[in-house]
Amino acid sequence: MKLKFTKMHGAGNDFVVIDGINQHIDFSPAQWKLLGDRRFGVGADQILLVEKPTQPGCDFRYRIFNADGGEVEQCGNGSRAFVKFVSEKGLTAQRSITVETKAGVIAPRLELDGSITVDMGAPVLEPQRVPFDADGLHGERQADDMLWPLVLELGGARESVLMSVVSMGNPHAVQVVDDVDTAPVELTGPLIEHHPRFPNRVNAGFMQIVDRGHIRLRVFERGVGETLACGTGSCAAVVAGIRRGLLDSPVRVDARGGQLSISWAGVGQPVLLTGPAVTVFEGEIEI
Ligand SMILES: N[C@H](CCC[C@H](N)C(=O)O)C(=O)O
Repeated sequence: MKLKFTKMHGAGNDFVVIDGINQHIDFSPAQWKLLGDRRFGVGADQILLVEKPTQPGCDFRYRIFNADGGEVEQCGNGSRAFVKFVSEKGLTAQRSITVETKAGVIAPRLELDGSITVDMGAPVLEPQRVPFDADGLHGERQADDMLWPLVLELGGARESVLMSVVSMGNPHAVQVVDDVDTAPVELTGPLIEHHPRFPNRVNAGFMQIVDRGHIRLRVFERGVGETLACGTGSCAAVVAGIRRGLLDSPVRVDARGGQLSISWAGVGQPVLLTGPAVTVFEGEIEI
């Protein structure tokens, strides 16, 4: 089929966005992976599919596929591209919409200054629901009620790294580092992503605390590798920092591809993600 798509990004986290309302889309994981391939396809971190809702009270359904072709629960930067896309394509006249995802309902809003704020829902903090094997495979016991030692096998040596585990609908493991620029993201990111204590794999966040209202963050994303920004990863990092008494809401998040802002009023409250969304080009691909 000849597929129409729009290429977009949110702080450098890039997407292929597809109207699945006016086009019939029923792709295999291999086809989703081809769309995300930067040489054989269009190329993107994630592919975002716009569909009619199945839940009453929602305006749209939002499906997300990582570059490896796997469908996932949530994508924060993608939710900003989503609301910009449906507005620009005339699929809605509303500036604030409710969107059904695998992880629940989120509410992106187009602000008058062009920025976009998304109610991402409340974080999930119980380790078993992240999901994370809190009992550990090597008998590790938790360091305190918010930090978990994760044993990484590095070239025959074993290194224990203290992690916060948080779900924003998708799983995140966040560690504090002194300097994100020198953090071993490429070396330990894959080891964390595929660690056996995360049965669904995990997104690995590396957070440098600049001050109580400002962090720098790099994320090695599940199913993709390091991205220039990660919306849910930014939410998870700020939630972890606030819970540990290291940060105060709102928090500025400097990602490699741009700046996001995260607000969170505490346990049981939604996380608000604010940032940009950019339309880069329109295209068609035979797939
Ligand atoms: N790689 C993530 C999905 C995309 C998350 C990220 N791009 C965001 O902006 O939240 C996962 O497998 O859970």
